[in-house]
Amino acid sequence: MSKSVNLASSVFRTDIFSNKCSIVTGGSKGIGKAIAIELASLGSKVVIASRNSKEIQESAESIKSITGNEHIYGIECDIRKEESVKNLVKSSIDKLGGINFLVNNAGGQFPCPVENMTIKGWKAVIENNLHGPFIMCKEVFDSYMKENGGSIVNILAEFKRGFPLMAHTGAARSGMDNLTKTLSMEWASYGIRVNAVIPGTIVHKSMIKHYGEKFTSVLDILRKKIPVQRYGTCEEVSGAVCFLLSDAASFMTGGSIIVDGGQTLITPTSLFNVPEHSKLPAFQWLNNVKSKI
Ligand SMILES: CCCCCCC/C=C/C(=O)SCCNC(=O)CCNC(=O)[C@H](O)C(C)(C)COP(=O)(O)OP(=O)(O)OC[C@H]1O[C@@H](n2cnc3c(N)ncnc32)[C@H](O)[C@@H]1OP(=O)(O)O
Ligand SMILES: NC(=O)C1=CN([C@@H]2O[C@H](COP(=O)(O)OP(=O)(O)OC[C@H]3O[C@@H](n4cnc5c(N)ncnc54)[C@H](OP(=O)(O)O)[C@@H]3O)[C@@H](O)[C@H]2O)C=CC1
Repeated sequence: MSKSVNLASSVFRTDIFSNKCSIVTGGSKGIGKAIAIELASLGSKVVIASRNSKEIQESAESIKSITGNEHIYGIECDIRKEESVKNLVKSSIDKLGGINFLVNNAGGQFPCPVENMTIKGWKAVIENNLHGPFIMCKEVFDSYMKENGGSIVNILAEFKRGFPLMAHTGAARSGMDNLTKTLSMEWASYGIRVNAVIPGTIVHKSMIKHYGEKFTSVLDILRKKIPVQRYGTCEEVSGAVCFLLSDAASFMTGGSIIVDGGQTLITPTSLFNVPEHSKLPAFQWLNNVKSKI
């Protein structure tokens, strides 16, 4: 890897993942792309996977050019489909030589109260955020990690107080939290650590496109209550993922890191309002890169 063209200035040492092979699901944009860029910039070979084949190829090319790492591959995959996951895992092992890290990032949902939710809509979101990551874990375990160990990070969303307007995703993420803990115990003796990252509100291009401008304006009301007084960046989630994957987290398994600027501490009954400030700006390590995430 040529260091001179690595435009991603991660806080981690640039060679920490130089002998590692990673899969990042949903690596075509947003948080997943940031994670793939940081892993690649730290030397890992990376497969990114998502449903849109053109987009995933373009993102792999963009990650190569940002990081100077040639070992980046885009593979079309729908994590909801077992055959597609089997193909992803097999192709990844063929291309990378193994799978040391799995980041279950692909996922998402649509806002909808339960009274209007169809069974098909419920199933789509449960499959995207619980069933899909489960089959990813199972397939990677069976095909590689059972023999070789590894590290898995599941990206969740805050779920602990229920999730009005997103019951499907709340239930799925709660299930993933439990699965993370179960797998950390069942798979510890295989040398596998399993942890989770729980992002708060991370506003970026495709997120705004998905929810629409109207929603983004509502978000501004919430922003003022968040202790850091802003939303998070994809890079800020990625840092926590890289930490959990790395040896710095060798004593962490079955755990989770909340990356939310303190958002989940806000309660309706709190009398405290955070004074307006801009003292906790975002850490962004892709400042010099034009079209990034
Ligand atoms: C409002 C507060 C928001 C705060 C945000 C806090 C936390 C979380 C943030 C994020 O996760 S940001 C990332 C957002 N990105 C995504 O969600 C992208 C991925 N999402 C999707 O791909 C979809 O939402 C999906 C439903 C999970 C999958 O979509 P897909 O098009 O593949 O589904 P189908 O299988 O075609 O649809 C099945 C079924 O689902 C229902 N449905 C789908 N979309 C909607 C919708 N927008 N509104 C209502 N219902 C929907 C519908 O019944 C579909 O069946 P058909 O009617 O199409 O037959
Ligand atoms: N942004 C936020 O505020 C928060 C996000 N999260 C979670 O973090 C993760 C990443 O979020 P974010 O980057 O914002 O989301 P984006 O919508 O920007 O990206 C989602 C990625 O997942 C892929 N994807 C979705 N469904 C599937 C599928 N069935 N199979 C394969 N790939 C799929 C998408 O590609 P394609 O559609 O082409 O398949 C895309 O690459 C998600 O799980 C999200 O729910 C959690 C809390 C907050």
